[in-house]
Amino acid sequence: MAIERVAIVGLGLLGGSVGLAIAECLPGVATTGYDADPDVRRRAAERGLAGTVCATPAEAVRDADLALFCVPVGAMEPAARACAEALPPTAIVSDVGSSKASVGEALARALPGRRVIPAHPVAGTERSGPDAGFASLFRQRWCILTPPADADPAAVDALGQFWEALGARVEIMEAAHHDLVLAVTSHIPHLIAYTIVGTASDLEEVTRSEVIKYSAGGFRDFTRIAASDPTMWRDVFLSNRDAVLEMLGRFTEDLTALQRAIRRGDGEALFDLFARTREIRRSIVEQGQDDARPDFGRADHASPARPGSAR
Ligand SMILES: NC(=O)c1ccc[n+]([C@@H]2O[C@H](COP(=O)([O-])OP(=O)(O)OC[C@H]3O[C@@H](n4cnc5c(N)ncnc54)[C@H](O)[C@@H]3O)[C@@H](O)[C@H]2O)c1
Ligand SMILES: O=C(O)C(=O)C[C@]1(C(=O)O)C=C[C@@H](O)C=C1
Repeated sequence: MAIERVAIVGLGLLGGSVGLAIAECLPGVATTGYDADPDVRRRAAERGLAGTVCATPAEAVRDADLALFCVPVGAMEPAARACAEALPPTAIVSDVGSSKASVGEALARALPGRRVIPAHPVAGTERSGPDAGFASLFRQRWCILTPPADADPAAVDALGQFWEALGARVEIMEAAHHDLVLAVTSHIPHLIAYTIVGTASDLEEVTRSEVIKYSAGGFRDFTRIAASDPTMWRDVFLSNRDAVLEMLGRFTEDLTALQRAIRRGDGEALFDLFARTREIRRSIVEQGQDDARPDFGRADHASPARPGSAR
């Protein structure tokens, strides 16, 4: 089945990047877009994030082969409900949400009997809003599809091919497994960044200016992650609660073991762990999984030359 008309609901970082990537990689595919925020719709039209930016969700999805929900995970259900009547019954329904089990359930509740195939492009930045999107966001990044067991294989293939055309590498996984894996690789790292930056800013005697002045290294990297959108991340932690709590329990045990090693002066335990983690970083780089975005990991992220800007 061919995907020729894509409706993008939510025109922030992810929705805008999908629209720009389609224009660049699939010029024959028509895009419509809708966002609940009128200012976002105006800016999306100015930037050409979708071929047609619509005033209502119904207008956006009316002729869609693929309706792609690019809203915070807590807004998936209301956003999908608003499209229910107008959406053609044969359209593929998908999303880009960072957690998958609860989003799959939300979309199925809002659009019963539809071809729901949840997906997660594991690609993003700390920025958000209609100015943040860029066409190359998905290039060489994974996109994980979590089709339900009874999904139509032709629809799964079509969605996989769509993401490959935007430059992504596609993997299929069960939603619960996705949520556990992403809890470790994405959600808990964000929680740690929010915590360390919050802790530093709470230390009154280490003044804020000193925190900023000496944050050239590790702390600076944490502040980038901790600048990520509060609405998006609140929703991720609430929607992936069980997996995050399970992994957080493991993490806390490991942190306690490290605390004990430091207290006991057990240099060997510290060295062994740090040597092991260095190898993990090396294998990520060797497998070409390091960040492929042009100015990530090299130039200053705050550089105005970077695509998109903070909202
Ligand atoms: N930011 C990342 O790094 C990243 C990466 C991968 C996946 N995601 C996922 O992508 C989704 C979107 O994130 P983003 O970073 O693009 O956020 P964003 O804040 O840049 O964009 C979200 C947009 O959705 C709109 N919106 C909210 N509720 C809506 C509704 N009911 N109907 C229509 N529009 C609505 C908002 O006005 C906003 O413009 C989230 O589910 C997030 O988990 C984010
Ligand atoms: O690179 C970043 O800034 C990101 O946070 C991107 C990141 C991640 O944790 O890898 C964030 C959330 C997603 O759902 C996918 C990607």
